[in-house]
Amino acid sequence: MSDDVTSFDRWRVTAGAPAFSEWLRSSSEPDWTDVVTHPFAAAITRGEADMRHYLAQDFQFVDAFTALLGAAVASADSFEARVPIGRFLGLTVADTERGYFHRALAALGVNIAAPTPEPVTADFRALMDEARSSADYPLIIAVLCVAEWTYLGWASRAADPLPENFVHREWIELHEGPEFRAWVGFLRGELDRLGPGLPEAEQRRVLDVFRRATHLERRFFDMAAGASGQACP
Ligand SMILES: Cc1ncc(C[n+]2csc(CCO)c2C)c(N)n1
Repeated sequence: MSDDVTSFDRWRVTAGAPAFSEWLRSSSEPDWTDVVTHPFAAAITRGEADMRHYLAQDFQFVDAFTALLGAAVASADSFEARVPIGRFLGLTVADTERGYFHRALAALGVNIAAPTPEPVTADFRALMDEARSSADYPLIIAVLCVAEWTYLGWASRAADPLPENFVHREWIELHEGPEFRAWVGFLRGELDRLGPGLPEAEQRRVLDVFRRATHLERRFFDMAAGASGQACP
């Protein structure tokens, strides 16, 4: 992590209601705002985005993401923490989301077999694999939290009525609504529960992973929008 970022201990005395997850998020600007306001995400909310390349690449993202959820179940520090993660893995990702991918890719005429990963897809998978093999619960939760919280961010901006095409509409609905909000609240709560007690070097590792994941989210939407996916200022 670069030195231009304030440490959590210095930041918290300036904040009204200091929350570790808010320190992570605000230290990940401007990428964070670029993700939740990304033109490709906005085009999804209007029902105008070409979803073929994006969803084919995202299906590969979701595979590594599911493995990371399994690592979170294995590395959590209590039974009570394992339960919501295991439930989300089983009920949402392995069921609702998998069903959506199969129907959407079929409707779009996209082969479900894995296409060549774009550089950003490979980089994102590498970050998730790095977090998974660390078996370090706060690091794992940091990557999961970025993936879920940024998606809640852009999907909450969708205005009624949602697009008619199910490919856009259901993709928005998957990342919005009370259950998804509660899931993001749980992930943030885990970072808020564990982050403040970590040694500063560990806090910086968590922030480093959080910022890298946020940057990858931005590159992922850039790739989907037709940019190189390699741009990394
Ligand atoms: C690049 C990328 N980043 C985040 C997500 C969000 N996401 C991944 S799995 C999952 C759980 C079920 O909805 C959610 C929200 C995504 N799909 N693609």
